[in-house]
Amino acid sequence: MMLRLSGVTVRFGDRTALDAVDLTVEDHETVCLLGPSGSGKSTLLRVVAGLQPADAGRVSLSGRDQADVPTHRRGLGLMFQDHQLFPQQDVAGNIAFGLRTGVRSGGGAGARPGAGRLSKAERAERVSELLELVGLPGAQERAVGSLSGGEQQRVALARALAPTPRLLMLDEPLGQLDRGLRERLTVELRQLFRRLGTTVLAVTHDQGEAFALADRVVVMRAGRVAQTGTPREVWQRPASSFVARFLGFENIVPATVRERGADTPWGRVQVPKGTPSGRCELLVRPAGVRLTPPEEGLKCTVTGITFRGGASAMVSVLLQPVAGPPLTAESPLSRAPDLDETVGVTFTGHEVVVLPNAAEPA
Ligand SMILES: Nc1ncnc2c1ncn2[C@@H]1O[C@H](COP(=O)(O)OP(=O)(O)OP(=O)(O)O)[C@@H](O)[C@H]1O
Repeated sequence: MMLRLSGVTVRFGDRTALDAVDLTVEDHETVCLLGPSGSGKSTLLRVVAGLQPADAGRVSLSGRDQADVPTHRRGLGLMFQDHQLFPQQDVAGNIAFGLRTGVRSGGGAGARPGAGRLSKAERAERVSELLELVGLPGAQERAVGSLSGGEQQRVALARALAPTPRLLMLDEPLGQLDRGLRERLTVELRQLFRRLGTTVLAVTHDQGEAFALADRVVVMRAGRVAQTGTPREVWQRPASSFVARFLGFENIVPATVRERGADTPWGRVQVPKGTPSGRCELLVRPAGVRLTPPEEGLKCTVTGITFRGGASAMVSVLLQPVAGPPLTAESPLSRAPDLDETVGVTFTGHEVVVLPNAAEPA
Protein backbone atom coordinates (compact mmCIF):
# COMPACT_ATOMS: atom_id res chain seq x y z
CA MET A 1 0.00 0.00 0.00
CA MET A 2 1.40 3.34 -1.02
CA LEU A 3 -0.49 5.79 1.16
CA ARG A 4 -2.45 5.30 4.34
CA LEU A 5 -4.17 7.95 6.42
CA SER A 6 -5.56 6.85 9.75
CA GLY A 7 -7.70 9.09 11.90
CA VAL A 8 -6.25 12.25 10.38
CA THR A 9 -7.75 15.36 11.95
CA VAL A 10 -6.94 18.97 11.12
CA ARG A 11 -8.53 21.92 12.91
CA PHE A 12 -8.34 25.59 12.10
CA GLY A 13 -9.52 27.26 15.30
CA ASP A 14 -12.94 25.78 15.96
CA ARG A 15 -13.39 24.66 12.35
CA THR A 16 -12.60 21.00 11.70
CA ALA A 17 -11.24 20.74 8.16
CA LEU A 18 -10.54 16.99 8.43
CA ASP A 19 -12.36 14.84 10.94
CA ALA A 20 -10.68 11.49 11.68
CA VAL A 21 -10.17 10.61 8.02
CA ASP A 22 -9.11 7.08 7.03
CA LEU A 23 -7.97 6.65 3.46
CA THR A 24 -5.70 4.36 1.51
CA VAL A 25 -4.19 4.51 -1.95
CA GLU A 26 -2.75 1.28 -3.32
CA ASP A 27 0.34 1.09 -5.50
CA HIS A 28 -0.47 2.06 -9.11
CA GLU A 29 -3.93 3.18 -8.14
CA THR A 30 -5.51 6.51 -9.13
CA VAL A 31 -7.81 7.88 -6.44
CA CYS A 32 -9.85 11.05 -6.99
CA LEU A 33 -11.17 13.14 -4.13
CA LEU A 34 -14.51 14.74 -4.91
CA GLY A 35 -16.59 17.02 -2.76
CA PRO A 36 -18.07 20.47 -2.45
CA SER A 37 -16.00 23.53 -1.75
CA GLY A 38 -14.66 23.51 1.80
CA SER A 39 -15.06 19.75 2.34
CA GLY A 40 -11.34 19.33 3.08
CA LYS A 41 -9.88 18.01 -0.17
CA SER A 42 -6.97 20.43 -0.44
CA THR A 43 -6.24 20.16 3.26
CA LEU A 44 -5.96 16.40 2.83
CA LEU A 45 -3.42 16.79 0.03
CA ARG A 46 -1.48 19.33 2.07
CA VAL A 47 -1.29 16.97 5.03
CA VAL A 48 0.00 14.16 2.82
CA ALA A 49 2.58 16.55 1.36
CA GLY A 50 3.68 17.64 4.82
CA LEU A 51 2.65 21.23 4.11
CA GLN A 52 0.00 21.11 6.84
CA PRO A 53 0.53 19.37 10.18
CA ALA A 54 -2.21 17.06 11.43
CA ASP A 55 -3.68 17.61 14.91
CA ALA A 56 -4.25 13.88 15.26
CA GLY A 57 -3.76 10.70 13.25
CA ARG A 58 -1.05 9.27 11.07
CA VAL A 59 0.10 9.54 7.48
CA SER A 60 2.28 6.74 6.18
CA LEU A 61 3.85 6.27 2.78
CA SER A 62 5.02 2.78 1.78
CA GLY A 63 4.44 1.72 5.38
CA ARG A 64 6.56 4.48 6.90
CA ASP A 65 5.13 7.10 9.23
CA GLN A 66 5.79 10.54 7.75
CA ALA A 67 5.48 12.58 10.93
CA ASP A 68 9.16 13.51 10.96
CA VAL A 69 9.71 13.50 7.21
CA PRO A 70 9.93 16.92 5.55
CA THR A 71 8.06 17.59 2.31
CA HIS A 72 11.08 17.31 0.07
CA ARG A 73 11.97 13.87 1.42
CA ARG A 74 8.53 12.33 0.92
CA GLY A 75 9.09 11.42 -2.74
CA LEU A 76 6.00 13.21 -4.00
CA GLY A 77 5.18 14.95 -7.25
CA LEU A 78 2.84 17.89 -6.80
CA MET A 79 0.84 19.61 -9.45
CA PHE A 80 -1.42 22.22 -7.99
CA GLN A 81 -4.01 24.44 -9.57
CA ASP A 82 -1.92 27.54 -10.01
CA HIS A 83 0.71 25.51 -11.74
CA GLN A 84 3.40 28.07 -11.02
CA LEU A 85 5.63 27.64 -14.00
CA PHE A 86 8.56 30.03 -13.95
CA PRO A 87 7.78 32.55 -16.68
CA GLN A 88 11.38 33.69 -16.97
CA GLN A 89 12.59 30.19 -17.82
CA ASP A 90 11.98 28.17 -20.94
CA VAL A 91 10.19 24.82 -20.93
CA ALA A 92 13.38 22.81 -20.42
CA GLY A 93 14.37 25.01 -17.47
CA ASN A 94 11.03 24.46 -15.82
CA ILE A 95 11.19 20.71 -16.17
CA ALA A 96 14.83 20.51 -15.11
CA PHE A 97 13.78 22.29 -11.91
CA GLY A 98 11.66 19.24 -11.12
CA LEU A 99 14.71 17.04 -11.55
CA ARG A 100 16.74 18.70 -8.84
CA THR A 101 16.57 17.64 -5.22
CA GLY A 102 15.04 19.81 -2.55
CA VAL A 103 12.29 21.11 -4.77
CA ARG A 104 9.39 22.57 -2.83
CA SER A 105 5.68 22.70 -3.50
CA GLY A 106 4.51 23.86 -6.88
CA GLY A 107 7.09 21.77 -8.64
CA GLY A 108 8.03 18.16 -8.17
CA ALA A 109 8.27 18.30 -4.42
CA GLY A 110 10.70 15.77 -3.11
CA ALA A 111 12.88 14.45 -5.81
CA ARG A 112 14.21 11.02 -5.04
CA PRO A 113 17.69 11.07 -3.63
CA GLY A 114 20.19 10.93 -6.47
CA ALA A 115 18.07 12.70 -9.05
CA GLY A 116 20.06 15.86 -8.38
CA ARG A 117 23.32 14.25 -9.41
CA LEU A 118 22.43 13.94 -13.07
CA SER A 119 24.98 15.33 -15.51
CA LYS A 120 23.94 18.07 -17.90
CA ALA A 121 23.59 15.58 -20.74
CA GLU A 122 21.55 13.17 -18.65
CA ARG A 123 19.31 16.01 -17.59
CA ALA A 124 18.74 17.08 -21.20
CA GLU A 125 17.96 13.48 -22.10
CA ARG A 126 15.43 13.18 -19.29
CA VAL A 127 13.77 16.50 -20.18
CA SER A 128 13.40 15.31 -23.74
CA GLU A 129 11.89 12.00 -22.55
CA LEU A 130 9.41 13.81 -20.33
CA LEU A 131 8.35 16.13 -23.14
CA GLU A 132 7.72 13.12 -25.38
CA LEU A 133 5.70 11.59 -22.58
CA VAL A 134 3.38 14.57 -22.17
CA GLY A 135 2.99 15.07 -25.90
CA LEU A 136 5.17 18.15 -26.38
CA PRO A 137 8.25 16.77 -28.11
CA GLY A 138 10.87 19.35 -29.00
CA ALA A 139 9.37 22.15 -26.92
CA GLN A 140 12.51 22.59 -24.79
CA GLU A 141 13.30 26.13 -25.84
CA ARG A 142 9.83 27.56 -26.01
CA ALA A 143 9.03 30.43 -23.67
CA VAL A 144 6.43 29.51 -21.09
CA GLY A 145 4.42 32.62 -21.98
CA SER A 146 4.06 31.45 -25.57
CA LEU A 147 2.31 28.21 -24.58
CA SER A 148 -1.44 27.66 -24.54
CA GLY A 149 -3.17 26.77 -21.27
CA GLY A 150 -3.22 23.10 -22.16
CA GLU A 151 0.46 23.13 -23.10
CA GLN A 152 1.33 24.80 -19.83
CA GLN A 153 -0.53 22.07 -17.96
CA ARG A 154 1.51 19.49 -19.83
CA VAL A 155 4.75 21.20 -18.84
CA ALA A 156 3.60 21.35 -15.21
CA LEU A 157 2.82 17.65 -15.40
CA ALA A 158 6.24 16.86 -16.90
CA ARG A 159 7.84 18.83 -14.08
CA ALA A 160 5.86 16.95 -11.44
CA LEU A 161 6.75 13.61 -13.04
CA ALA A 162 10.43 14.53 -13.47
CA PRO A 163 11.75 13.08 -10.20
CA THR A 164 9.77 9.83 -10.76
CA PRO A 165 7.65 10.46 -7.67
CA ARG A 166 6.28 7.47 -5.81
CA LEU A 167 3.00 9.35 -5.38
CA LEU A 168 1.76 12.05 -7.73
CA MET A 169 -0.70 14.50 -6.21
CA LEU A 170 -2.83 16.68 -8.44
CA ASP A 171 -5.05 19.49 -7.17
CA GLU A 172 -7.58 20.49 -9.82
CA PRO A 173 -4.92 19.84 -12.44
CA LEU A 174 -7.08 20.79 -15.40
CA GLY A 175 -9.28 23.26 -13.57
CA GLN A 176 -8.82 26.27 -15.80
CA LEU A 177 -9.07 24.57 -19.16
CA ASP A 178 -12.13 24.48 -21.35
CA ARG A 179 -14.23 21.35 -21.26
CA GLY A 180 -13.22 19.80 -24.57
CA LEU A 181 -9.52 20.12 -23.86
CA ARG A 182 -10.02 18.88 -20.32
CA GLU A 183 -11.79 15.76 -21.52
CA ARG A 184 -9.03 15.01 -24.01
CA LEU A 185 -6.27 15.56 -21.47
CA THR A 186 -8.05 13.44 -18.86
CA VAL A 187 -8.12 10.48 -21.20
CA GLU A 188 -4.45 11.02 -22.03
CA LEU A 189 -3.52 11.30 -18.37
CA ARG A 190 -5.26 8.05 -17.58
CA GLN A 191 -3.36 6.26 -20.33
CA LEU A 192 -0.09 7.83 -19.24
CA PHE A 193 -0.52 6.86 -15.57
CA ARG A 194 -1.39 3.34 -16.60
CA ARG A 195 1.66 3.04 -18.78
CA LEU A 196 3.99 4.45 -16.13
CA GLY A 197 2.33 2.64 -13.23
CA THR A 198 2.06 5.98 -11.43
CA THR A 199 0.21 6.12 -8.11
CA VAL A 200 -2.03 9.17 -8.09
CA LEU A 201 -4.12 11.08 -5.58
CA ALA A 202 -6.07 13.83 -7.33
CA VAL A 203 -8.57 16.45 -6.27
CA THR A 204 -11.22 17.50 -8.72
CA HIS A 205 -14.47 19.43 -8.74
CA ASP A 206 -15.47 17.88 -12.00
CA GLN A 207 -17.32 14.60 -11.76
CA GLY A 208 -16.68 13.72 -15.38
CA GLU A 209 -12.99 14.14 -14.80
CA ALA A 210 -13.10 11.92 -11.71
CA PHE A 211 -15.10 9.30 -13.56
CA ALA A 212 -12.64 9.21 -16.44
CA LEU A 213 -9.48 9.31 -14.36
CA ALA A 214 -10.11 7.35 -11.18
CA ASP A 215 -9.87 3.71 -10.26
CA ARG A 216 -11.59 4.77 -7.07
CA VAL A 217 -13.35 7.94 -5.97
CA VAL A 218 -13.63 9.29 -2.45
CA VAL A 219 -16.51 11.69 -1.87
CA MET A 220 -15.83 14.12 0.98
CA ARG A 221 -18.35 15.97 3.07
CA ALA A 222 -17.45 18.44 5.80
CA GLY A 223 -14.07 16.86 6.54
CA ARG A 224 -15.30 13.28 6.43
CA VAL A 225 -15.44 10.54 3.86
CA ALA A 226 -19.07 10.29 2.71
CA GLN A 227 -18.50 7.38 0.33
CA THR A 228 -15.72 5.54 -1.41
CA GLY A 229 -15.87 3.07 -4.29
CA THR A 230 -15.16 2.64 -7.96
CA PRO A 231 -16.74 5.38 -10.06
CA ARG A 232 -19.28 2.87 -11.26
CA GLU A 233 -20.24 1.79 -7.74
CA VAL A 234 -20.62 5.34 -6.51
CA TRP A 235 -22.69 6.47 -9.51
CA GLN A 236 -24.86 3.38 -9.46
CA ARG A 237 -25.30 3.18 -5.70
CA PRO A 238 -24.82 6.57 -4.08
CA ALA A 239 -24.75 5.93 -0.32
CA SER A 240 -26.80 8.95 0.69
CA SER A 241 -28.89 11.75 -0.71
CA PHE A 242 -25.90 14.03 -0.13
CA VAL A 243 -23.73 11.95 -2.47
CA ALA A 244 -26.55 11.57 -4.99
CA ARG A 245 -27.21 15.32 -5.08
CA PHE A 246 -23.51 16.08 -5.25
CA LEU A 247 -23.21 13.79 -8.27
CA GLY A 248 -25.93 15.86 -9.90
CA PHE A 249 -28.86 13.51 -9.48
CA GLU A 250 -32.11 15.34 -8.99
CA ASN A 251 -35.09 13.02 -8.85
CA ILE A 252 -34.88 12.48 -5.07
CA VAL A 253 -37.98 12.30 -2.89
CA PRO A 254 -38.88 11.21 0.63
CA ALA A 255 -40.60 7.83 0.57
CA THR A 256 -42.15 5.20 2.79
CA VAL A 257 -41.48 1.63 1.77
CA ARG A 258 -44.15 -1.00 2.33
CA GLU A 259 -44.42 -4.33 0.59
CA ARG A 260 -42.76 -4.19 -2.84
CA GLY A 261 -43.27 -0.50 -3.38
CA ALA A 262 -42.82 2.93 -1.90
CA ASP A 263 -45.32 5.72 -1.35
CA THR A 264 -43.88 8.94 -2.74
CA PRO A 265 -45.21 12.37 -3.72
CA TRP A 266 -45.22 10.99 -7.29
CA GLY A 267 -47.37 8.01 -6.29
CA ARG A 268 -46.34 4.38 -5.87
CA VAL A 269 -42.85 3.56 -7.09
CA GLN A 270 -41.50 0.06 -7.33
CA VAL A 271 -38.39 -0.59 -5.21
CA PRO A 272 -35.73 -3.31 -5.40
CA LYS A 273 -36.59 -6.63 -3.79
CA GLY A 274 -35.52 -6.86 -0.16
CA THR A 275 -35.76 -3.13 0.55
CA PRO A 276 -36.61 -2.82 4.25
CA SER A 277 -39.92 -1.20 5.12
CA GLY A 278 -39.95 2.29 6.58
CA ARG A 279 -38.96 5.81 5.72
CA CYS A 280 -36.12 6.55 3.31
CA GLU A 281 -35.33 8.69 0.33
CA LEU A 282 -35.60 7.44 -3.22
CA LEU A 283 -33.56 8.38 -6.21
CA VAL A 284 -35.02 7.62 -9.60
CA ARG A 285 -32.33 7.89 -12.22
CA PRO A 286 -33.50 9.90 -15.27
CA ALA A 287 -33.10 6.76 -17.37
CA GLY A 288 -35.80 5.20 -15.18
CA VAL A 289 -38.36 7.92 -15.87
CA ARG A 290 -40.26 6.59 -18.86
CA LEU A 291 -42.37 8.93 -20.97
CA THR A 292 -45.78 7.57 -21.90
CA PRO A 293 -49.01 8.93 -23.38
CA PRO A 294 -50.68 11.31 -20.89
CA GLU A 295 -53.48 8.93 -20.00
CA GLU A 296 -50.95 6.41 -18.60
CA GLY A 297 -48.99 7.02 -15.42
CA LEU A 298 -48.29 10.27 -13.62
CA LYS A 299 -49.43 13.26 -15.63
CA CYS A 300 -46.71 15.90 -16.19
CA THR A 301 -46.15 19.11 -18.15
CA VAL A 302 -42.89 19.50 -20.06
CA THR A 303 -41.23 22.64 -18.65
CA GLY A 304 -37.86 22.47 -20.36
CA ILE A 305 -35.62 20.46 -22.64
CA THR A 306 -31.85 20.64 -22.39
CA PHE A 307 -29.46 19.16 -24.86
CA ARG A 308 -26.87 17.01 -23.14
CA GLY A 309 -24.27 17.42 -25.87
CA GLY A 310 -22.03 14.84 -27.41
CA ALA A 311 -22.76 12.42 -30.17
CA SER A 312 -25.42 10.47 -28.27
CA ALA A 313 -28.09 13.08 -29.05
CA MET A 314 -29.80 12.56 -25.70
CA VAL A 315 -31.83 15.29 -24.07
CA SER A 316 -32.95 15.91 -20.50
CA VAL A 317 -36.66 16.54 -20.28
CA LEU A 318 -37.73 18.66 -17.31
CA LEU A 319 -41.19 17.83 -16.08
CA GLN A 320 -43.65 19.27 -13.59
CA PRO A 321 -45.89 16.48 -12.37
CA VAL A 322 -49.45 17.19 -11.19
CA ALA A 323 -48.22 16.19 -7.73
CA GLY A 324 -44.78 16.22 -6.16
CA PRO A 325 -41.50 17.94 -7.00
CA PRO A 326 -40.15 18.38 -10.57
CA LEU A 327 -38.75 15.39 -12.40
CA THR A 328 -36.05 14.94 -14.99
CA ALA A 329 -36.32 12.26 -17.66
CA GLU A 330 -33.82 11.19 -20.25
CA SER A 331 -34.88 10.79 -23.85
CA PRO A 332 -33.35 10.41 -27.29
CA LEU A 333 -33.66 13.72 -29.12
CA SER A 334 -35.68 12.07 -31.88
CA ARG A 335 -38.39 11.01 -29.42
CA ALA A 336 -38.38 14.04 -27.12
CA PRO A 337 -41.74 15.71 -26.45
CA ASP A 338 -42.30 19.41 -27.07
CA LEU A 339 -42.21 22.18 -24.53
CA ASP A 340 -45.57 22.61 -22.71
CA GLU A 341 -46.76 19.22 -23.95
CA THR A 342 -48.63 17.02 -21.45
CA VAL A 343 -47.10 13.57 -21.04
CA GLY A 344 -47.40 10.63 -18.68
CA VAL A 345 -44.57 9.14 -16.65
CA THR A 346 -43.95 5.66 -15.29
CA PHE A 347 -40.95 4.53 -13.28
CA THR A 348 -38.66 1.62 -14.11
CA GLY A 349 -37.91 -0.34 -10.94
CA HIS A 350 -34.28 -1.15 -11.67
CA GLU A 351 -33.36 2.53 -11.99
CA VAL A 352 -34.64 3.24 -8.48
CA VAL A 353 -32.03 3.59 -5.73
CA VAL A 354 -32.96 3.54 -2.07
CA LEU A 355 -30.94 6.08 -0.09
CA PRO A 356 -30.82 4.94 3.50
CA ASN A 357 -30.21 7.97 5.66
CA ALA A 358 -33.26 10.13 5.26
CA ALA A 359 -32.53 11.74 8.62
CA GLU A 360 -29.41 13.41 7.26
CA PRO A 361 -29.77 17.10 6.38
CA ALA A 362 -29.50 17.59 2.64
N1 LIG B 1 -5.23 28.01 6.44
C1 LIG B 1 -6.49 27.93 6.84
N2 LIG B 1 -6.96 28.64 7.86
C2 LIG B 1 -8.24 28.55 8.29
N3 LIG B 1 -9.15 27.74 7.72
C3 LIG B 1 -8.75 27.00 6.68
C4 LIG B 1 -7.41 27.05 6.17
N4 LIG B 1 -7.32 26.19 5.13
C5 LIG B 1 -8.54 25.64 4.98
N5 LIG B 1 -9.40 26.12 5.91
C6 LIG B 1 -10.80 25.71 6.09
O1 LIG B 1 -10.86 24.29 6.13
C7 LIG B 1 -11.96 23.80 5.40
C8 LIG B 1 -11.49 22.86 4.31
O2 LIG B 1 -10.80 23.60 3.32
P1 LIG B 1 -10.16 22.95 2.02
O3 LIG B 1 -9.43 24.02 1.30
O4 LIG B 1 -9.41 21.75 2.40
O5 LIG B 1 -11.47 22.53 1.22
P2 LIG B 1 -11.59 22.03 -0.27
O6 LIG B 1 -12.50 20.86 -0.23
O7 LIG B 1 -10.26 21.84 -0.87
O8 LIG B 1 -12.32 23.27 -0.95
P3 LIG B 1 -12.19 23.83 -2.45
O9 LIG B 1 -12.87 22.82 -3.30
O10 LIG B 1 -12.97 25.11 -2.36
O11 LIG B 1 -10.76 24.03 -2.74
C9 LIG B 1 -12.70 25.01 4.89
O12 LIG B 1 -13.74 25.28 5.79
C10 LIG B 1 -11.66 26.10 4.90
O13 LIG B 1 -12.26 27.36 5.09
